[in-house]
Amino acid sequence: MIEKEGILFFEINRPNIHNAINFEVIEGFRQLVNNVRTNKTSKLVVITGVGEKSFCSGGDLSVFHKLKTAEESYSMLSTVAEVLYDVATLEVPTVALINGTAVGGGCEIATLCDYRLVKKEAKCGFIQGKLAITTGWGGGTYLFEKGMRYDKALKMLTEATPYDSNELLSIGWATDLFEGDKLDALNEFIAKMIVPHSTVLKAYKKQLIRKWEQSQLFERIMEEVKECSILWEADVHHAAVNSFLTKKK
Ligand SMILES: CC[C@H](C(=O)O)C(=O)SCCNC(=O)CCNC(=O)[C@H](O)C(C)(C)COP(=O)(O)OP(=O)(O)OC[C@H]1O[C@@H](n2cnc3c(N)ncnc32)[C@H](O)[C@@H]1OP(=O)(O)O
Repeated sequence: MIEKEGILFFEINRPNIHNAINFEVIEGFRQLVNNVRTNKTSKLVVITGVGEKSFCSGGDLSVFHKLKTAEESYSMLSTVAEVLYDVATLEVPTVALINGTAVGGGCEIATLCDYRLVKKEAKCGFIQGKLAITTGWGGGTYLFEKGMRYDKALKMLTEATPYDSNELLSIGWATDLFEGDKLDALNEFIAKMIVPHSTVLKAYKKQLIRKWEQSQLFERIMEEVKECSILWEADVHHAAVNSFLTKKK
């Protein structure tokens, strides 16, 4: 995590497995939240993936497949969902700088951010359905908060397949698309946004957070987590994960 001129960068750094999320990465998100809350110097938070291939491929199945029961999965899902809620409700705007594939929980993390800058070649989707579960870190609940047409949001969740960048822009999920260097794209995107004082950015973010608090967003996310944990326990989910992990072996 590095901060430069008020912009705090958080990189998901597991490129050999498409930046899949394990508890170490979640601890990194926890540190990000603590950093923003205590240092008060950040104007913007940017989340991106290391490498050219993936932003994030969601939960690390080689770790999380060991969770078998609803109770075991609920413990992980709720822990991650709570940390990610703290990221979503940071007092400054958040940008998902999508450098590549964002699927599963990776698409959930991109969705909870305030902005999504998507690389032309990137594909993003809630592929959890292919594993016979729903989103489990709040991603479905955040999606319905993003002002997309309801039918487009539901279609994205239930098709459970990665969309290309043009489709992501046309349905209103992507804020903007970029080609070439992601940092150039970020600088261009925020050039007009970073006002001299971050007080204005924080005041606008507060309006959004107030709406989420009044509409009990966190409670609704925890309902999503509970329902995902119930589906997690089913044999069909474990079979789908095993077939992914044993493919090509
Ligand atoms: C935990 C719950 C959470 C939630 O929503 O609540 C979730 O995120 S559930 C969804 C979990 N994520 C996935 O199911 C995505 C799995 N990965 C893929 O679909 C593909 O790997 C993809 C599209 C990201 C890239 O495909 P590509 O063909 O380019 O690469 P490979 O599939 O050959 O992957 C290379 C290498 O990485 C391993 N890998 C990739 N993603 C994960 C992952 N999420 N967890 C663990 N390992 C992953 C893959 O197994 C390959 O390993 P290798 O030993 O080289 O065969």
